[in-house]
Amino acid sequence: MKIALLGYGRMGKIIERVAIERGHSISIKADSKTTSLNFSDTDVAIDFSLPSTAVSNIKASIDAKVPVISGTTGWLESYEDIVSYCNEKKGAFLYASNFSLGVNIFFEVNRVLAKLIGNYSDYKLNIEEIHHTKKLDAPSGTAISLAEDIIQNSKFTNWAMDKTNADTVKIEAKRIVDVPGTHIVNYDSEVDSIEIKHTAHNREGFALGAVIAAEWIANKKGVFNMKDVLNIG
Ligand SMILES: NC(=O)c1ccc[n+]([C@@H]2O[C@H](COP(=O)([O-])OP(=O)(O)OC[C@H]3O[C@@H](n4cnc5c(N)ncnc54)[C@H](O)[C@@H]3O)[C@@H](O)[C@H]2O)c1
Ligand SMILES: O=C(O)C1=N[C@H](C(=O)O)CCC1
Repeated sequence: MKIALLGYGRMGKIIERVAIERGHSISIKADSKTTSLNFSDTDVAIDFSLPSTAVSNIKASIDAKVPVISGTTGWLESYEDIVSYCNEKKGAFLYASNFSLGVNIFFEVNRVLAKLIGNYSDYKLNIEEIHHTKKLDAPSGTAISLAEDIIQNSKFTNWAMDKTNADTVKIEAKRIVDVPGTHIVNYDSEVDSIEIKHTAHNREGFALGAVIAAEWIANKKGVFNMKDVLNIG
């Protein structure tokens, strides 16, 4: 497959290596200096850019009839707009806040735990995410996915970075040099605590998941997520 890398930073460079190892080639390496995108020799696009550039990259790919996956976080206020755009244009689009297999299994465990404990008022709930200091958005996209899954499976009705009431999932974001990504979901009561934690040791898992998702979407039409790709849950 010929892959357009829309974003050639920390993630784009690792995705390039993983994609080549899996027999693909790179048709575009777009970064902040890129002024236009020519998709004529591209089978699939992978967007890992900036919160401010993801929407235009995704729309440009859909306009060019190139299936596109995006791992960029921090642009989700436009997600429904992109879903409509993709459906209207009969394109193919997949967003994942986290492409790693481990985190997608962690999402499943989080949903089960929310169903089991999320309606007991004895337990206070806290999500903590830790990332490197260069990260532009907070909270992380993964923490938002965890919170939204808890909201769908428990008494919690919303999430916020400052806890406002008992129905709010509180998310704490910490920034520490070089941390690739750690997420902790903690339920705490007077008598005990239950905690689940995912720690990324490096960015390889995100990159491999993104390339697998790009291979999967290449000949499809529609709007998808990682549950479709991994067939879990
Ligand atoms: N979903 C996941 O699994 C996952 C994993 C890691 C990172 N991320 C997210 O991916 C994004 C990128 O992360 P990163 O660590 O590679 O960041 P980075 O800052 O290292 O890279 C971003 C790149 O985008 C480029 N860019 C700027 N304007 C652009 C444009 N108009 N078109 C294309 N590229 C442009 C920049 O030049 C830079 O090279 C972030 O939003 C991050 O949160 C997601
Ligand atoms: O390095 C980042 O930035 C990461 N972003 C994603 C998020 O916001 O959840 C995934 C983990 C790494």
